[in-house]
Amino acid sequence: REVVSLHRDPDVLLLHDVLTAGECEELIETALSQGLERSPVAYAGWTKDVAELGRLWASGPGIWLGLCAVLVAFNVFGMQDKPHLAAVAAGTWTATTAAATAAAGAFAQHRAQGLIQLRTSSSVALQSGPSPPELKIMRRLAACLPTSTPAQFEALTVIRYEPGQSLAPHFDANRVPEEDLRRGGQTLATLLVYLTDHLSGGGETRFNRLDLDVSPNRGQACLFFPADAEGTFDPRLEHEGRPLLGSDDKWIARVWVHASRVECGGLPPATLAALGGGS
Ligand SMILES: O=C(O)CCC(=O)C(=O)O
Ligand SMILES: [Fe+2]
Repeated sequence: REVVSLHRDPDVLLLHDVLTAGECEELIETALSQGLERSPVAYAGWTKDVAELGRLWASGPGIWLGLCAVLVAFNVFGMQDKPHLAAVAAGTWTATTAAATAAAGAFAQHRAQGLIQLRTSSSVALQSGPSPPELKIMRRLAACLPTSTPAQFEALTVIRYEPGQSLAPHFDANRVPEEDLRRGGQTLATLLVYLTDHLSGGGETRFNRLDLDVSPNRGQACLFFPADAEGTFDPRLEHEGRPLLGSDDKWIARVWVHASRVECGGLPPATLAALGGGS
């Protein structure tokens, strides 16, 4: 069971004979029977962003604008009556805070929409199993990563690209290692198992900054390390799934390995148990 180095420093590895053609088919069938959905793109922060921008406005510019409105009412329009002036201040504060919150919301929506366009594939995280191909992948990955345990693995995600679909250049790791703690924190390793081959054009996994195109055969896998063992983000591992040009679909199965136990979205308990505890 051969491991080939495709790139040194940073390491990008090609693993031979991870799955047989039949096992690749089996995973595709399992994914189809569970049902695939438009692939998500993480942008967890958006509701928080909106609330924060609203609060920021309410405590800073909103108050100043309220005071300005009072000055204008008093000096320009000669308004003397205190309750009226208070109403002008409060009204200005409320209206501009609402407008700022709405603008922030629209911006966040826009940003989320933009992110969704980055990944046009469909996918499913396998929760049934464990099926033999799933266990085979996890065992092979565990053997490659002696310092990690399966509790740090995310569930196997099967991804389908149809003609024209792609994944824009991105990083699997977070710039800030503390992000995404429920998902086990920093992404230390990515395994991509290729379930189809002889693609009729496009569909390579491209590492732009390494000038490396990877397009393995069915049953092979690519392993790389988006952050180092200390969790430091490695910008050299930017990569993308090139647009699929031909008429065949591209199918891959992905496992992300995190710095700590994955609380949310990890391997199903039965899979962990089958792998031997998952401590
Ligand atoms: O489709 C590919 O070749 C790359 C997939 C990938 O980078 C990802 O799912 O994070
Ligand atoms: Fe990726």
